[in-house]
Amino acid sequence: MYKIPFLDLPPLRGAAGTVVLPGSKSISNRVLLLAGLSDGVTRVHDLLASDDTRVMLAALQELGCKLDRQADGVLAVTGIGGRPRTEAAKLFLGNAGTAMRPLTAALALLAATQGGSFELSGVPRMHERPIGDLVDALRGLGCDIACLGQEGYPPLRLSGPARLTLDAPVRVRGDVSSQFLTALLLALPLVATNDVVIEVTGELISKPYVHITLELLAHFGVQVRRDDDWQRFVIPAGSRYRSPGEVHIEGDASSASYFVALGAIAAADAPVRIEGVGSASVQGDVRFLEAAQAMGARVEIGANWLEVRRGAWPLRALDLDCNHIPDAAMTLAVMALYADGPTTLRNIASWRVKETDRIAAMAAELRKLDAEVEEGPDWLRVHPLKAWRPASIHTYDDHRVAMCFSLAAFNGLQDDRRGAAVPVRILDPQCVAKTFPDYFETLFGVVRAEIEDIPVITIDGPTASGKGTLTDEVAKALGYHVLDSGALYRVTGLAASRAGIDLDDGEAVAALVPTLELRFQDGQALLDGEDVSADLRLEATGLMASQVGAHPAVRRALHQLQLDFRQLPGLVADGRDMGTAIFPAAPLKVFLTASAATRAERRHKQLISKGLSANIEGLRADLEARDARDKGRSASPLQAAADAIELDNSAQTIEQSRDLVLSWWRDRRPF
Ligand SMILES: Nc1ncnc2c1ncn2[C@@H]1O[C@H](COP(=O)(O)OP(=O)(O)OP(=O)(O)O)[C@@H](O)[C@H]1O
Ligand SMILES: Nc1ccn([C@@H]2O[C@H](COP(=O)(O)O)[C@@H](O)[C@H]2O)c(=O)n1
Repeated sequence: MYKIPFLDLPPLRGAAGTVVLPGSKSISNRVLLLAGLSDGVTRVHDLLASDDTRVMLAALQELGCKLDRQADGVLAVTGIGGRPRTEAAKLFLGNAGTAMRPLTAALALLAATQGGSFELSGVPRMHERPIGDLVDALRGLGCDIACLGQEGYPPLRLSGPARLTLDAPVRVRGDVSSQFLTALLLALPLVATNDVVIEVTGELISKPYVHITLELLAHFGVQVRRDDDWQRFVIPAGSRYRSPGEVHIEGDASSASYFVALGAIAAADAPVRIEGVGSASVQGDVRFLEAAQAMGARVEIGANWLEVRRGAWPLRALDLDCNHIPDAAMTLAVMALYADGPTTLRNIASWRVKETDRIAAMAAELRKLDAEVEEGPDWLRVHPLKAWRPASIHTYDDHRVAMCFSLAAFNGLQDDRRGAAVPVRILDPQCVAKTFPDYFETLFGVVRAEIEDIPVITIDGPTASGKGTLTDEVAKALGYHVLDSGALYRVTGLAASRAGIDLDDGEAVAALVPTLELRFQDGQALLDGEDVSADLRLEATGLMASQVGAHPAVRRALHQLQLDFRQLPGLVADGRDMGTAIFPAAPLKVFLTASAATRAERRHKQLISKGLSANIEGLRADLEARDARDKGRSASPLQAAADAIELDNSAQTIEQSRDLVLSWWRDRRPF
């Protein structure tokens, strides 16, 4: 996950490959609650690991459920059989509507029948999301619920005992959020001593989500009867949750929508394959496929997979009632930018009470790209874009805003009608943790950019000037990859010396390079499977590197290997010739220096801190000798590129140099 303030997406040009979806959020949290309320152990396969499931798991644990992460990755949940092990708990539920609503219903009923006091709270936005209709329905049954802030909103205190009246129908509004009905359906089996009837007032929205609830209840042994127009539901007397033992969570259909869109927009040659949802899926958001197909996507569908490629291009504009796909429909708003006319999304009033006011948020952010957008209380109209502006997209702590705006980076695909390709900046990218923590990594696995669109920052300079340290810091701040080119020369020197090759024989050393079995993994350098990280850092290895690095043949042999590090979303490259020979067109080149005395001192401290003995004068002599050789060689000598910015960090902290480089980078970005 990118835990950084912003992530810049370079212009993207194509997509192909396979994506394995994370588990569905809606199914994961329903299954966890049902498993937690059942007797016995439920083994949950492919559970979504995200913020929303984490808060649900923490709440269940607090109530007495046992959670056991097993070796095969399966989570074994030992339920409480409808009897919380505690009479009082304060549960923090973040911004997870799928935890707040059903736990409110379940704990209100359990407090009423068994006594207790439970407080449920969340992040500030959760306290702005209405829950009054559910509270009213539960109070109508006799539950004791106090709204601790504003009436009708969390935080809530649920207290008991209280006398429940279950013989009259429970009435709940269905036209604001279907989660209120879902909450009652999931909770009322706990107290169904007689048939319990739920009557929905207002037309029920998001029926597919209620369908998921009914399917899962059936899986846990509760057969709810419903009438044909989804207005009346009966929970039979004596209903009891029975753990099915094993439950498999299907992939998240809403998350699939971004990759379906990706296929429709950018898979011009090979398809994007999406594993985890398909024709057997119970989630309503699989119907996003119909909308994508109407816009031009070519889709092949299997029971548990999809393959999507571009059909019509530009996409076809759409006028659609999105009531059945409220979450996935946000993706259509960004696809609309690539369409042949204005796209209108209707019946999306529920967007206003989600993680943020999604109608307002989508309109505001689309306009930043320069799109013409119209909005109403429950609709949004998006006109296609001709010339895109680079934009910094605010994400409102809303995972879906972040994910669907990543699709705006495909502006580079367009034909002549539209302007030049521009990058897109996603602010607070880690908000995707709510449902898809690895979203951007997954995206980068299946998209393609022109190599020159992938940004590179080069940091060259003499030995021990702090290049590696600065490179790591800058890369961490931007979410970029790191190329430690010195490590490649060090490995080459080490391997050659181990193989008994004369380090002055450039051709022989160069011939060794293609045979090297080298991997960089979790901070380790593995040569033929052996961790050689410690050997690489020895000063003696640095000298061998300097010796082999003087041969043009060795430099040529290592050239492509270094270019291959240029991957999405960007690269910071550290070395001697990054800015002069390897990435001569890099938009930011830094030449980092520090006085020889400072560098020797730093290296001395570095070695001592690793428990290695060192002599400061000796170190200084070594590094000056190495610098002299690096500067004096004919092939790619150590020197500042003509357009590099020189930075002497002798008197600077690491943070100061990092911030300076980041400020130079900011000046070069179009946002
Ligand atoms: N202002 C600073 N900037 C960077 N590094 C610093 C700074 N102050 C102290 N250091 C320390 O200097 C030491 C040497 O830094 P580093 O290993 O990054 O240098 P390098 O240029 O990559 O060296 P080499 O050329 O041998 O690979 C590190 O221990 C680092 O923490
Ligand atoms: N781009 C580069 C990087 C390194 N070298 C040579 O390798 C030696 C070790 O580099 P470190 O950065 O790990 O200290 C260095 O002294 C150079 O001789 C190079 O030539 N080009």
